[in-house]
Amino acid sequence: MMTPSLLGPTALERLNRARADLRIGLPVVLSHHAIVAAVETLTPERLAAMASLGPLTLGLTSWRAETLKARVYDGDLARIEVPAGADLGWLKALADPADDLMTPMKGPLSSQRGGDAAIARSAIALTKSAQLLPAVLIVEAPGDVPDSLTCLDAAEVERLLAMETVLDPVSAARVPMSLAHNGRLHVFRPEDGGEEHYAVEVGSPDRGEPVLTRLHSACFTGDVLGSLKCDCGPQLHAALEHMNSAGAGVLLYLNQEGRGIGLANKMRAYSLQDQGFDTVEANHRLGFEDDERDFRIGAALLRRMGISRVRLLTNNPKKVKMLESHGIEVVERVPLKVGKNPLNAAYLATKAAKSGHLL
Ligand SMILES: Nc1nc2c(ncn2[C@@H]2O[C@H](COP(=O)(O)OP(=O)(O)OP(=O)(O)O)[C@@H](O)[C@H]2O)c(=O)[nH]1
Ligand SMILES: [Zn+2]
Repeated sequence: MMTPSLLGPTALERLNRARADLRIGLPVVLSHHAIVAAVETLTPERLAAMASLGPLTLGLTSWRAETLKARVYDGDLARIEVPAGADLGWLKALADPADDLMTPMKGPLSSQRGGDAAIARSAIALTKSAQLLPAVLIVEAPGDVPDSLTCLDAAEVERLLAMETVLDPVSAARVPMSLAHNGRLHVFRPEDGGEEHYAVEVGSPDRGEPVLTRLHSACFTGDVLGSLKCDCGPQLHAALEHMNSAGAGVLLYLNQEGRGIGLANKMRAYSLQDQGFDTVEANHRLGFEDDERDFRIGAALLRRMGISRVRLLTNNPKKVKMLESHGIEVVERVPLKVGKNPLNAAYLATKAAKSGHLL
């Protein structure tokens, strides 16, 4: 008979459960003693249940805390004391900047100093990896924690999230495209239960020569809807055209929507951009870094496809550096300047000024 422990979830599988739990509004237990929930999906009932256990702490990233004028004592994050009786509206207003301009005064906020920020740090990392707003509610569990909740060790969460994703090929088939008839789409599935990523192979690239390559991050608005706010759609099409006329190439379609924050958060960022903030400021006001993508995935996929030398279609020097530091030689950077229009000129200028893109 198989022992029950072999049937039970590994740490990585529990991490995946934790992501799903937080997304549906369930709290999870960290390091046996802290119950944490994502503010974005919290309900009044769960807030009341957590408040009945003891004093509550709100964990926010330093970006969000700075916007709220809360003191940051923990480097990359702040732990805010939640006043007794604070309601869900109060918490959500601190987590979500949508109404910041209408209701600028949310304080005074009191930040905890000293003590251990590890729980808050790994809880915030978990909400980010679940593509939720990086804001968490924390309470110390007074005694035994409910055994129906997913339990994880805080240090283990950070270790697992920092690990390089292992991607396995799942399936592949021929896809003739209008821009490149000789196409083949490969689907890759990460072993950590994260997003699947795709590789579009045009022709049969010679692995002995540098392969014309594009690392394209998913952009539903640009790629599918033809949004004029960015240059993604034209870049996607130009890359395929380029590969078609060169006879071969590989386009990695990485499901890192919104530079890794997910479509829901990207639309939150767009709505802040409508209030006058630029693309970088909008991410920061939401509590995110300006770029949350894990660029190692691109290198891992190329290695998996037997490609070690590339001519990279990009204007982003960070992509070049990242590939080089993960075992892929970039013999040439091929600029990809298409799709500029009056509605995305400011966006492109901000990327050049603040994110190091080459114009
Ligand atoms: N958060 C956020 N993401 C955005 C915004 N505009 C576009 N994106 C995302 O940015 C990513 C586009 O980046 P890429 O074109 O792959 O790469 P890049 O860093 O611009 O570099 P290139 O290779 O030169 O194109 C996609 O994931 C888009 O969804 C925005 O205003 N906010
Ligand atoms: Zn785009």
